[in-house]
Amino acid sequence: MTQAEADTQALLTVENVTMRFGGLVAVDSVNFHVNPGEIVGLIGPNGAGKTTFFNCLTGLYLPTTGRVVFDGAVLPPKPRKVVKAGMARTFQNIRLFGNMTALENVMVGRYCRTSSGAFTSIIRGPKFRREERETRARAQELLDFVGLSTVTDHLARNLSYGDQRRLEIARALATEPKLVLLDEPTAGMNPQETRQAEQLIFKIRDSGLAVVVIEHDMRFIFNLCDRVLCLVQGKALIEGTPAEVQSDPRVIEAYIGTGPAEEPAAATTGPDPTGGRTAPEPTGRPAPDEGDRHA
Ligand SMILES: Nc1ncnc2c1ncn2[C@@H]1O[C@H](COP(=O)(O)OP(=O)(O)OP(=O)(O)O)[C@@H](O)[C@H]1O
Repeated sequence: MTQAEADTQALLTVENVTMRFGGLVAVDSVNFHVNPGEIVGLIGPNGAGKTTFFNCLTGLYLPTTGRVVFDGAVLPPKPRKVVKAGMARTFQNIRLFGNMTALENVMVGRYCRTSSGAFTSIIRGPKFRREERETRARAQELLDFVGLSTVTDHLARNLSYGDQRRLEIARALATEPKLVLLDEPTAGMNPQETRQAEQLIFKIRDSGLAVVVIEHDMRFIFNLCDRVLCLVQGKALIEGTPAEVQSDPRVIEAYIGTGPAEEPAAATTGPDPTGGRTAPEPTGRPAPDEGDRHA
């Protein structure tokens, strides 16, 4: 497929997006697109600009230059409008309402699609009650979909880490998105939870949605994605199929910091350019929620 063909059918098109923080260029002239029904991975070493890029897509940041076109319209830099347009996301740091049940957390996600205003809600009229019933039923369906049907009434804060991540995904799905952006969905998960997360993402794609995933776990990304974009110091280093990206010496160098001449054989033939390990923990990494701190 040519780039022009890809662009015409794209659900999301990012044109030349740059995000500066003072003198720091966190995202540097990035072009990117996502087609309907695709799973696209976004990788890069710590501090590469991945979360900042997500924040530019989802209206948390207004890019310094460039534009984001979603479903044929330029997106306004307002998270609520972006959600309404059909793009939902999860965050690197879990952001659930801990003292609400799993079901209530998902219902919250659904309210952007209901139309009862403050007055109808206070008097709890028939329209409000009908919408509330539908919201509850849909939230229950989504909990079943992500595999959380047995913890519907549990407080979010009492769920296991893996379940909290799945609950976040269910809440994102409750907004009825066409595209879901997942920021490190397997961070802190054990191998079994990671496999379940992979199956869930395939299931989301099979339900007709497009998915963009930031991850440091290279095996996970290369198994999962149709296409992968690697950012390094804010710039798009390479975009291609998992096979193309994982065998590119520049990707290996960006992660491991060794020249291709010293390191290529084992790394390029295996499934993982990091030789089986996830990206090294950063030095000078921002505080855990720093990437999202304007959220
Ligand atoms: N609000 C902000 N103000 C100033 N600098 C920021 C801000 N957000 C991010 N940065 C900087 O922008 C750069 C990119 O950060 P970002 O969090 O997007 O990288 P990342 O690829 O998501 O990293 P990680 O994999 O560690 O989450 C970093 O140098 C970071 O310190």
